[in-house]
Amino acid sequence: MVLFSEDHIQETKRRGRIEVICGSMFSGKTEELIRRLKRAKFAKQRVEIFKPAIDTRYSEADVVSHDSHSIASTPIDSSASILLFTSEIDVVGIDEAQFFDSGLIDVCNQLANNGIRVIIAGLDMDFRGIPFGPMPGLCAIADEVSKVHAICVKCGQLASFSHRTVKNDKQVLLGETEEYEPLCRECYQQAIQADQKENGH
Ligand SMILES: Nc1ncnc2c1ncn2[C@@H]1O[C@H](COP(=O)(O)OP(=O)(O)O)[C@@H](O)[C@H]1O
Ligand SMILES: Cc1cn([C@H]2C[C@H](O)[C@@H](COP(=O)(O)O)O2)c(=O)[nH]c1=O
Ligand SMILES: [Zn+2]
Repeated sequence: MVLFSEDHIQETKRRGRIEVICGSMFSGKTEELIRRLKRAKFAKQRVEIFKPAIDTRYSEADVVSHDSHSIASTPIDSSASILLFTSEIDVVGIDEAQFFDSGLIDVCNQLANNGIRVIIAGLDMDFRGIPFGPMPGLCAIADEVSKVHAICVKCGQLASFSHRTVKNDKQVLLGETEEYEPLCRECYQQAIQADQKENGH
């Protein structure tokens, strides 16, 4: 089995493709994105990295992992802006893709069709367990999808769910360990039931 992007032929071939890294919060999506992008830079490929401008958690401009790995990026408001920055580029990285508009799917297809390697990281599900923004569409058009997992903070199994630990119903709520915890399916179900009980449902 090829683990992540260690398929050296695909990694260094200058051919358009779409790679999606998805999973819950704390699953290592950003670390894996940064790892692939740094390797592309070592290979002297021209790399451009984007993140949604609303994601100001750790830095206005850099893409930063929970473990403080970072790489410089361009914050943008709309997926269409990506096309303005990507002439003469070999590799495009996109973090927090769940926050982008649905136009991102077409933008990524256009980039890959023009020979660019596109690497996208994003949350596949929101705190309710519902597919998040353009992520399901991006998984559908991807050449390769890597689902990564955090460790369930309750039982130590693999976690696929991001449980929100504060009362807020909005889909978008920036946060970290104060607001979210990664849980496995079983512990997530239990947590949701406990939340409902607490709210009188
Ligand atoms: N419960 C957890 N399971 C796994 N990693 C965790 C957990 N809590 C904190 N971390 C940290 O989060 C890092 C991954 O951060 P990051 O790549 O930013 O994840 P993501 O982008 O998926 O939220 C791990 O290397 C680890 O240091
Ligand atoms: C589940 C969920 C998360 N968010 C926010 C919280 C964080 O700011 C990001 C996810 O970052 P990570 O790199 O994956 O840790 O998304 C949200 O707005 N809504 C949600 O339902
Ligand atoms: Zn668990």
